Amino acid sequence: MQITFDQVSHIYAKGTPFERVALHNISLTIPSGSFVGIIGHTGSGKSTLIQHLNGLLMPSSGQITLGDAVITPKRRLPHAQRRDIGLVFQYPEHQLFEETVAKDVAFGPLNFDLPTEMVEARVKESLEIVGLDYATIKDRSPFHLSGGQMRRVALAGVLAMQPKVLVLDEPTAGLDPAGRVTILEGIYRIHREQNLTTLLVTHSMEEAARYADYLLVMAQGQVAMQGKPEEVFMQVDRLRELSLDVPETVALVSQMNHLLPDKASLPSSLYREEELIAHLLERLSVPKEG
Ligand SMILES: Nc1ncnc2c1ncn2[C@@H]1O[C@H](COP(=O)(O)OP(=O)(O)OP(=O)(O)O)[C@@H](O)[C@H]1O
Repeated sequence: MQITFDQVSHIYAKGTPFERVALHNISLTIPSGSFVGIIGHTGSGKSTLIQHLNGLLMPSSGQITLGDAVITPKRRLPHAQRRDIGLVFQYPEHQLFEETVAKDVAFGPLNFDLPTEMVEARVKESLEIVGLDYATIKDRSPFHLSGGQMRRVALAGVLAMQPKVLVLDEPTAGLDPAGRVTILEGIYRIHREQNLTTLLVTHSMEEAARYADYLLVMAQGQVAMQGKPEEVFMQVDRLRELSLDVPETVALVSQMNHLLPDKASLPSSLYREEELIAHLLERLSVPKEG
């Protein structure tokens, strides 16, 4: 589903002493099927931006187009279309509330009046997508699971709605490295298999480099940079001005290019670890394993 922001601003607590312009005249287009990484310093407006996508926040001015639906300061996203947008909040496990995992995952689809047999099939499928075994976990209390498992149950609850757009606000925050990989690899697989449009807010440049095909860099309520990852990561100085790091691979390529003669320099498109290794092996004429 294509998403367009047209001169969108958002002002919190307008007309009060606490007024705060969190988004300022944002215009952007996210083509259907993209995996967009949204990065930016704390307070730059990332969460505010994505909360406009499922009607949690309304624009103060401008308009947002989600497929055929248009959201304006006066027009909300119609209820029927809200289920197309799956929003996974920061620490989504805080919203688990049912007595069993199966009931929790089923809550959204039941709320949209889907027939019970269909809901059951969706619950099973969604739990399996996030790597949890339906039979062993369905009757357990979500509150007796590990942090990583709770997070996966919460994500399954969103997937059970079969959204067309998946919006994730730091889905791996607070998880250990193995938990991060499980969640993100699962998300990436569903993104490709179901041809979703995915927006991932992350503080991790490594995650952005690994999964996103397009990046939005937010700063002070505006889109400060945007483009393909290699285009954004090439601008190391600009990113540092915005107090953002670059992925380790980009830093390494940049350091090596300072040391290598011009004619041997490495292309800046090598921002993913595997691609850098493959490139170096090829230069060294070492055959790849496997
Ligand atoms: N409910 C609110 N009321 C008033 N101001 C708010 C509210 N929510 C956010 N803000 C302000 O709006 C600005 C943008 O906040 P937002 O949460 O969108 O940033 P963010 O980039 O998502 O930050 P983080 O990375 O810390 O989650 C900040 O200055 C923040 O203080």
